[in-house]
Amino acid sequence: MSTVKMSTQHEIMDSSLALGKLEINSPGTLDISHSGPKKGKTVHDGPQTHLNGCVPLSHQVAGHKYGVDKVGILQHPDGTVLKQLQPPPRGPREMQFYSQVYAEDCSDPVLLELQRYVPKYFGAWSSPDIPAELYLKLEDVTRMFRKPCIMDVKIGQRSYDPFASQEKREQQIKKYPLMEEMGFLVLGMRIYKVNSDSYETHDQHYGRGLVKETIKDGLSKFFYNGNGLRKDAVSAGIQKVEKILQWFEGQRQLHFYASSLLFVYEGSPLEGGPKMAASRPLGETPTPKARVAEFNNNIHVTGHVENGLVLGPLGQSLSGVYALHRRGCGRGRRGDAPDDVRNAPPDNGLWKFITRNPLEQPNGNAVQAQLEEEDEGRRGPDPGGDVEVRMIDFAHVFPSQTQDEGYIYGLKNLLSVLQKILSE
Ligand SMILES: O=P(O)(O)O[C@@H]1[C@@H](OP(=O)(O)O)[C@H](OP(=O)(O)O)[C@H](O)[C@H](OP(=O)(O)O)[C@H]1OP(=O)(O)O
Ligand SMILES: Nc1ncnc2c1ncn2[C@@H]1O[C@H](COP(=O)(O)OP(=O)(O)O)[C@@H](O)[C@H]1O
Ligand SMILES: [Mg+2]
Repeated sequence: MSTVKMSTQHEIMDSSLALGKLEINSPGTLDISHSGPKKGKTVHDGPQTHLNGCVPLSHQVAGHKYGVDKVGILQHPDGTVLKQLQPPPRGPREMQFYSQVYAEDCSDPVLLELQRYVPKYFGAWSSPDIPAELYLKLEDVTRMFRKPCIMDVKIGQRSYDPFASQEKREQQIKKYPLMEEMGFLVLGMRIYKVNSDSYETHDQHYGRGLVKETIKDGLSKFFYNGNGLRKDAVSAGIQKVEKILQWFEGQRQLHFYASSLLFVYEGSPLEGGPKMAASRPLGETPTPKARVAEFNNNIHVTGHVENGLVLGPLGQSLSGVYALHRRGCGRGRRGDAPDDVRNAPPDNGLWKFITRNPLEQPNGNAVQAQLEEEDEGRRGPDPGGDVEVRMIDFAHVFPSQTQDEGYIYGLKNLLSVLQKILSE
């Protein structure tokens, strides 16, 4: 466990952005030294020189980290999250997932409902300095919270997909042999402690140490704020997970592997007023120069629908997406053709590529309007209003014709543990 006195870090970073202190292309304005390179990892070369005002996501609790791994997550000055595309086939597959779920002409009720449970997607993004390095531009699920308490929980009985190599399967099973029995794994969390005005954090090793006998107490740590157990947050979280479970029980077209639920609840004891803190960066308009520069570098890819399928512009197949992506992934981990590329399923036409027209989101301004509109809509009475539970991480999502039993099993077990916490 690590306890970091960082109650103001979020605000400092946010207000720096809000005040425009982080100059575009200005070296030395970003300090990512807190991340520190992990053994065997490579520090990203000079993010401060080409991030176009973006910074490593300060409140990331799991996954690949910018400046530590070769891919990672950034925050855009407009408050959105930028997830760097992983090497093929994972990154392109995740992009296709979002593109399909948010296709403008999507009329599939299953996908339309799914939009409620995943972050909003604003298309592909790249910095003017490295146009071939692609990012997914996503809603920051934590943006409405003053002191966001965040937990990433991987769901499913298997964290490798059906096309994974034997080596990958073994690697995954070794990481958490209990995955099959538990159906979920805590990847990371951070909790705001009201008594000490600090965040407590736990990384992936904490979750891997949890067994059947300790999982209830291990999970309940997320809901202890230093003064007591936040049963209101547990209860609201249960309601949200139940909705996601209902969606899974009603759909037979997608299977999710190594995908997570991101839990967020409000850690701040303050009550009243809009939840959106003034210090959050959303709402800031970048300089006109930045706007033009970035506008020109949003990846504008259009598509059309034929026989109910969204058809893509890049050679109409995954290979086109991979080709585009490879140009930006020369530094991809473990080379450009990992085992799961060789074992990848054929491009059966179900996964095609489209992103939104960037004209709708020049430099995030329309993004901001859209998010604010949605926030207005959410301010009505909502019993789970101070809690978000969203599905994230879609690098291993595949078409299917059956229920996703492994994910459903994980959700049910997670719900039963949450219920036990509630009845403590
Ligand atoms: O590259 P790494 O070392 O971050 O490994 C990732 C793992 O992170 P970890 O070793 O736990 O820090 C990561 O493990 P966790 O989910 O964090 O337990 C995944 O196994 C990831 O594979 P994929 O992207 O889901 O196919 C792994 O990605 P690949 O290495 O397989 O690309
Ligand atoms: N839309 C989002 N809003 C807020 N935080 C996010 C969002 N997407 C990812 N994160 C943060 O980044 C972490 C890793 O994201 P994920 O998509 O799982 O990346 P990876 O593929 O590297 O595992 C999450 O645990 C969470 O802390
Ligand atoms: Mg993840």
